[in-house]
Amino acid sequence: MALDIKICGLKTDGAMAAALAGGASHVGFIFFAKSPRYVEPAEAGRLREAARGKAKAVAVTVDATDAFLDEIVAAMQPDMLQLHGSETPERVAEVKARYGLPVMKALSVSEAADLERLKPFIGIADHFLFDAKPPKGSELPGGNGVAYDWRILTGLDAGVDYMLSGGLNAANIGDALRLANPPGIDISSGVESAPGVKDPALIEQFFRAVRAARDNRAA
Ligand SMILES: O=C(O)c1ccccc1N[C@@H]1O[C@H](COP(=O)(O)O)[C@@H](O)[C@H]1O
Repeated sequence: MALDIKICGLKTDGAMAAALAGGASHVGFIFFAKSPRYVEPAEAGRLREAARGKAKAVAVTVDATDAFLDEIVAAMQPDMLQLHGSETPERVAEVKARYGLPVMKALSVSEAADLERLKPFIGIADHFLFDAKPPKGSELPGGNGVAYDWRILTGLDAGVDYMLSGGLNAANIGDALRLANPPGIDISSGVESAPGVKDPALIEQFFRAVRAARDNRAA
């Protein structure tokens, strides 16, 4: 089974090149002003050109207004919108209809009961992303480098298309793949040398770890 791999929070040509060289299926841009990974829509539009025909460009937003989404969509023509705030199923449907783009709804989880929150979005969101709950005091709804018990995801119906995210890195990706067998994975701070600073060497190391874990499972 193919594994979707999203490298999120890209801000530089070097990080984009490393993500594409490693075989990323998705590259993400953060449009949340408080994030150290924030990128201006026009700059994301420039960076995403390298990904055309190679990886899907994902615009990550948090309870964004129509005006901000209009600006992002016009500036970078994303292939997908990731809604990472407290968007309701109605808001997800509205955004899908307005832009005609696939939507990935992010949900924060820590225990199996949290997966219930998925139900009202079924048939509305195209994809899901299960991220950790932000630690107390964090201003970021995602990108906190916090992991959770990935085994809870084995309780999902087989038809749910999702990415596992939250605290992934080269050292733990093998466990995440073995324990949850997700259709996709999404990483941000685990391939950074400092908050918001992507390290091409860490990106390369992450892809190597993914390949090694998959080869081990196939053997
Ligand atoms: O990365 C951010 O700063 C961010 C800000 C606002 C919403 C989402 C954000 N990131 C998302 O969180 C996941 C997990 O990050 P991490 O690997 O635990 O650092 C990331 O891939 C983004 O999709």
